[in-house]
Amino acid sequence: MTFALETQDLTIRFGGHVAVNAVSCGFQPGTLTAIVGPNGAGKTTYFNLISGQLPATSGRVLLHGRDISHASAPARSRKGIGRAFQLTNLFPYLTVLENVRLAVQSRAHVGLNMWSVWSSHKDLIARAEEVLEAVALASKRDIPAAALPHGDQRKLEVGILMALEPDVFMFDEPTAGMSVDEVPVILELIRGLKCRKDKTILLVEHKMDVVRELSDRIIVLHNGSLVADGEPAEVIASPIVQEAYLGVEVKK
Ligand SMILES: Nc1ncnc2c1ncn2[C@@H]1O[C@H](COP(=O)(O)OP(=O)(O)OP(=O)(O)O)[C@@H](O)[C@H]1O
Repeated sequence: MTFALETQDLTIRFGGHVAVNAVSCGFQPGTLTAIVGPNGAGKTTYFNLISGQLPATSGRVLLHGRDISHASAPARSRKGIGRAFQLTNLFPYLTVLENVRLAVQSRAHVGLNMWSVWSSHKDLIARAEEVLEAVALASKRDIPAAALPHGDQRKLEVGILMALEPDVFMFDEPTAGMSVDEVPVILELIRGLKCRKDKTILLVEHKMDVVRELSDRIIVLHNGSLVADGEPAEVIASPIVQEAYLGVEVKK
């Protein structure tokens, strides 16, 4: 079977510490997989290995069956791996609209051709406005990104990711730092991506209610190893998740 994304024996060592330990896992389009585990389990490091922020010590990352293990992070992004970075994707002094417009433009591959830029400028703006509607930022389109409150910056980051239209969406705690009334917008967007059926979505999330609501599958990392993988209800009921998230003491 060819997965949209697959890791094979993916491993990274920091000195003597194995932060991600031979993780083999395949991800199908149209599914949202939540990656959970206690603090320090290796979730963010696993994400970094997939998106290319860190080089693996051993193992492979495959995108649509092709080995991308040696591709740089920007190259992986161009190939279709999209990751919402905690606010580092934003151009702080550009307006909200310009931030999204640049992402739409990059997706349309018209960045260097002035004629196509002019001819399609209206389309780019129209698409950027559509994205801003979706992330509930239309009314703030002319504000510089740096002047937005934190929650709005997170929404903008998701908007930029949507504008790039990657095949694989990687969300690392997408609602962190958001107020209660902002969270539904993001959850609705992620739900919308799932409904498209062609996108592969990975979500690192500590909030179990969010995980329960959105995920089709949960994998659990513990000390860098994959220790559980399955249906949400079954994995949530497992001792490792009960202990890590619900404070239930599990006899070893
Ligand atoms: N660049 C690094 N150098 C050394 N050790 C690192 C590095 N990055 C991560 N680690 C270690 O790898 C382990 C896994 O960290 P990671 O941040 O991936 O965990 P996590 O599951 O994302 O945790 P959290 O839920 O707290 O964000 C930790 O012990 C961490 O200290």
